[in-house]
Amino acid sequence: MPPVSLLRNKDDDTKFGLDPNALVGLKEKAVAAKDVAYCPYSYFRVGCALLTEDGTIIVGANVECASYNVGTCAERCALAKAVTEGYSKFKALAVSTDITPPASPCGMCRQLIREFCPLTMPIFMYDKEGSYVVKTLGELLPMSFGPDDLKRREARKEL
Ligand SMILES: O=c1ccn([C@H]2C[C@H](O)[C@@H](CO)O2)c(=O)[nH]1
Ligand SMILES: [Zn+2]
Repeated sequence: MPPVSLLRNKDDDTKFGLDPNALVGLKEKAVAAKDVAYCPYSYFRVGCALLTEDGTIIVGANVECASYNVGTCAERCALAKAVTEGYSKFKALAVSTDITPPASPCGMCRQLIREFCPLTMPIFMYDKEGSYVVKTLGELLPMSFGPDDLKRREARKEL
């Protein structure tokens, strides 16, 4: 496995049309959000930061539970906060963990991100040194099912 820095393309910073300062802020907030993770069972801290269309950044962290299945990931925490605070358009998501190579959002999170974000949206995954790998949502969740598919229901005509 090559070092993470080699997995990253030279033009990644600009190719998504993001303001470089916004990206720095997004990374810092994702890294800092790890401090508020509640993870007494896994000791695996995850921080997430979501960049909304108006430039606001909403953060989340993983919240675990003694009944293990009940815990939630940082990404779903951030999304639930953002959506319930009235945000519905997102430009980027950053996730930070203390491992190298970086962790990527789990399957459940990818599906919830799919609910609210475009397939072209970049997902930046930061490792313990602060290097990142970036993939679009469409790359992380190919041939996905989403809200538009329900609009194609034939049965809907009969409702
Ligand atoms: O992308 C990920 C992967 C894992 N976790 C959390 C869930 C659990 O609390 C801990 C270990 O799986 O990390 C996240 O928050 N996001
Ligand atoms: Zn997850």
